Amino acid sequence: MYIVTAQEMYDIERHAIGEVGIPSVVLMETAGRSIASEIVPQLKGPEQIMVAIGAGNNGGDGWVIARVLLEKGYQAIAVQTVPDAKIKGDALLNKQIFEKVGGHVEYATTQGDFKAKMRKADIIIDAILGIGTRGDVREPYKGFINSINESCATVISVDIPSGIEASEGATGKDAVQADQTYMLGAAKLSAFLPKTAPYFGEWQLLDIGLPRISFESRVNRKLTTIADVRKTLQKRNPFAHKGTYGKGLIVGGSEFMPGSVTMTVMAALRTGAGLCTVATEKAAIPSIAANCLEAMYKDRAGIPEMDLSDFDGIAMGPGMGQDKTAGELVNNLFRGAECPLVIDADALQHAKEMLHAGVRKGRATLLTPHPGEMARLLDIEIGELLANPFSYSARFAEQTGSYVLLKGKHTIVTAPDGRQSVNNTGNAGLAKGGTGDVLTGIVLALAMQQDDPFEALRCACHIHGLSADIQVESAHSEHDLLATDVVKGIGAVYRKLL
Ligand SMILES: NC(=O)C1=CN([C@@H]2O[C@H](COP(=O)(O)OP(=O)(O)OC[C@H]3O[C@@H](n4cnc5c(N)ncnc54)[C@H](OP(=O)(O)O)[C@@H]3O)[C@@H](O)[C@H]2O)[C@@H](O)CC1
Ligand SMILES: [K+]
Repeated sequence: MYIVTAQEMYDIERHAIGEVGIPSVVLMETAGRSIASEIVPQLKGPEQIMVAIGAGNNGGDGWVIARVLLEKGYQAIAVQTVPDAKIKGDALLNKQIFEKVGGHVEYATTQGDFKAKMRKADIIIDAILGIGTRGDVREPYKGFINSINESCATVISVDIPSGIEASEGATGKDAVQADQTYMLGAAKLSAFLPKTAPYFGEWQLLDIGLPRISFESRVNRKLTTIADVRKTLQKRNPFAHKGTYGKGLIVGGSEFMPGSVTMTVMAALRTGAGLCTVATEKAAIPSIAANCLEAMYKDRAGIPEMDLSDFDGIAMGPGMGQDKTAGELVNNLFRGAECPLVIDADALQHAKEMLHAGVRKGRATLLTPHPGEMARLLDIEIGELLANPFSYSARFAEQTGSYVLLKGKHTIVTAPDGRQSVNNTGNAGLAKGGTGDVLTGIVLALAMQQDDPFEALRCACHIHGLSADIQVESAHSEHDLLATDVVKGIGAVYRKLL
């Protein structure tokens, strides 16, 4: 599933129409028909359906929906919210077809009119504004949108809730609060931004016949699916030995924070790593070892003398602390490790200057910040980051040559070459201490088993979220889920994947 900005969607559409030769009116017909086919099974028959129609092609889809519903015998009323002169092209053609098959057009150009038309509606189909929306919503649309939000009717938005821009930076001010949104052709980026995602309600992507070739080279952002994860999973070789799937080093934990690194190492082992060594403060080793019998342990003071080429992957950060010694260790590993290096938690801040200086360019460097950590790496406010997480991640990944996993409800993974993917597994149960440490372990294990760090990161967050989802569906709830449950759930994820 592709995720697009408005500009990317227009480029894709232009290619499909101009280069491939699909008539634009066919796309509009498919769009309207596919939405109507989704709505019909939800109808019982007597509902009053109001299709609120704006000037652009979003309104054009609305005319098709109104016609299809009318033809099927439902009580669909088309309410045009703009003067006749504003309706042009394919939208005008579909308005004319609607009228020719017996459809009656009602007009509402003031909020008062609109409210009056809306009064009897059980369902409002919102085809007022689509991806052509720019900036703050103007009157009279603002008033229409507020009226829709005050009504008790079920609201179904066409392509995007009216008032929301498809791209980053959208405020969500004066936007339709949809119960359901049917996105057309590709998912819109604002459906994955914290401020605007809630307006989409339940959403679904509908195929409108845009060919694959029109997407290629025009968009490099996708949602990770379980099929993507399956495709990248390696079959375990029956002749494998414990060195085959990676010897990992995990640097972190401390006397008063032994739990974090314990969860990291357990998660790495559960995700298939062959051998793991934990390097931590000497005083922390007994408590960590008591909870993870399968790992080996080293005093972190010995890291400068270690031969790092013994390892296929190194993760550092969880529970490491922000003291000077931790900083020196990060410096040492950051410069010395040739293998993939996963940097999390406290280690991120220690690595900040070296990242900006591009010290590891050309060597796989995987970062797993939460928004607060990412904002500190970028020296910006969290709010600014959360309004534009895709572009900040892309710029940072490109400038530093690192792979970035920005945690969130919709975790975003970015490669230095600009590829991005969004994850939507996981639930509110993950908002608890320790779950990030678990993710670091999964990332380390996959970074040692897959050649492409981008694939490793996007599979890791999918597996992490899926584990939480399976746990919440079976043994736990979003309230009681613990990070250690997420580690335990990895087994169920693999049984589902394999
Ligand atoms: N992609 C595809 O392949 C396909 C796409 N399709 C559909 O086309 C839709 C995109 O159509 P589109 O380009 O005509 O834009 P759309 O949003 O309907 O209208 C723009 C209108 O909004 C207005 N306006 C703008 N900002 C405003 C503001 N702040 N406040 C108030 N008004 C504002 C602007 O007014 P103006 O500034 O011109 O006065 C203009 O009249 C897309 O979402 C999908 O549904 C399908 O048909 C099938 C194929
Ligand atoms: K809309």
